[in-house]
Amino acid sequence: MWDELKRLAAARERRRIDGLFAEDATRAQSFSVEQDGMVLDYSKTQLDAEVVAALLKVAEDAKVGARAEAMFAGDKINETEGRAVLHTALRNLTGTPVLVDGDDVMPEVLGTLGRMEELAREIRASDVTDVVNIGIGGSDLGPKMGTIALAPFHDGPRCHFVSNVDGADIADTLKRCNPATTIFIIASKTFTTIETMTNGKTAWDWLEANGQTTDGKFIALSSNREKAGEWGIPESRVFGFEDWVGGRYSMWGPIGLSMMIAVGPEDFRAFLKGGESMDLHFRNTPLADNMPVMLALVGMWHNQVLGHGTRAVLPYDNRLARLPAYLQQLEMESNGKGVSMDGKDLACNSGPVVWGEPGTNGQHAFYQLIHQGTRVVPCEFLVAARGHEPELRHHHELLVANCLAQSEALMRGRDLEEARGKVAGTFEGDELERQARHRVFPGNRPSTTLIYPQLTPEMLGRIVALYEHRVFVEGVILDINSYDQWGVELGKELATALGPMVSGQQSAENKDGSTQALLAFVHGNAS
Ligand SMILES: O=P(O)(O)OC[C@H]1O[C@](O)(CO)[C@@H](O)[C@@H]1O
Repeated sequence: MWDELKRLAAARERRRIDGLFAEDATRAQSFSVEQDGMVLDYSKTQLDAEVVAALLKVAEDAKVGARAEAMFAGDKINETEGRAVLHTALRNLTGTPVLVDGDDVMPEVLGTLGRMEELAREIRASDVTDVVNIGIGGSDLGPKMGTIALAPFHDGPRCHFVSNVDGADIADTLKRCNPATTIFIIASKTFTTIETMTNGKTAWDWLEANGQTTDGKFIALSSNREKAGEWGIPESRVFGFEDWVGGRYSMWGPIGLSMMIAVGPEDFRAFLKGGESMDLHFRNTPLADNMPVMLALVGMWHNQVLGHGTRAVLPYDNRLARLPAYLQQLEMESNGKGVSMDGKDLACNSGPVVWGEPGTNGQHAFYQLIHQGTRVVPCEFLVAARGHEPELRHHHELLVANCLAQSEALMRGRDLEEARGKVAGTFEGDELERQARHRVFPGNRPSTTLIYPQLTPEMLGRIVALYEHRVFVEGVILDINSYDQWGVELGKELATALGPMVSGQQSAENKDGSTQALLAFVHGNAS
């Protein structure tokens, strides 16, 4: 299926994207999709009608629509783990029945949401000053990213997020908390993750060491109610979810509790509503006008067809600072797979390396490479039409100007003639030529821009769900399982085995020479 697309790509190799605008000034209208006031503009890419048609055919042949319906219907599309994939049920606010093995899961989902809201209200009305969410991966990145994103709506207690097993993380956090007015949320789907269990125990010991009771100070968010109970958290403080919610898709349910406590149940519901509206768009919109589908197809054109192996996510929205990190797990843990559903080697690239930083900070760090480096990095800009600080409107105008300038600069570049003009008064002869060469920008570098009115809870829900469905579409086309993560297991197993060798209780004689040398260094410098 990629052959035809590669043929189309080869035929366009020398074509300039800015030339496409010269041919058709209304290109931005034809090569963009809208969802309820949010627009994805993909006109600053090499896509044209023929390429779009070929990409849509790939999506049709992969039966993206039917596969999406299978997901929403609770089919066990996570085949390697025999599980349904139903994070969408967590934001199904209408309560339309969703069946798993013949049982409607919605009463339980909405019941848990109601319990979370009750507890969040209670905590927000209490003297609790600090809430510490202890979790890692999907049990950290989502609520942390969302809480930062919704800072203008944050009117509850302070929220902290501890994830790393490095003692520095919890030590630095606890220094900022008052033991008498701090509560802890232990967020772990499995309730076995070593980092989270270790940090949880340290928090427990910290309360005791500071003369506090641990009663009522811990809340568990987990699929493993039994383990949470064994750990010492009473049932009334455990918020469960089922195995059909993947860790990296879980911020919509109990794992989002810290964010709900921060912004309040009403704004959390608005976030869910935003996700639900993107679900409806995804299910009911033809492929060509479907935002997650087009976002996925543009990405696949750049990665699987053109071979650009990375993608920069560049939010010109400082409160989305953690979005790239969140997307790294969502996209790379989901679609970083080497075999297809039937266990055969993938015949093309898996999902790309996703990275990024908020603009304008990134401009003063790595944009040099994006503009003049030898690798093409497709860029994904995000920007809001307005900020939350009307009195600082001039800041926002500068922010928007920078965002638009970057995508324009990437597209047009600067040719040698123009570069010569820049240095003409300062240099001459060979030196002028040499200096000018350094100021040439190849341009013709693709980018997309997601533009929306303002970053509200509802908008955040739409953006997160957009990316989730994009991952789904890409996974379907690649025919991989986007919902397992076997690739994280080997390292965990080896770390467990290495533990006693690091502490010196076990010999490392069976380890490779490098590992032995590194262990010897640790032993020689441990105290
Ligand atoms: O929520 P848990 O079970 O502690 O897992 C944390 C994270 O660990 C992973 O399993 C990867 O190791 C992620 O998929 C998950 O989000």
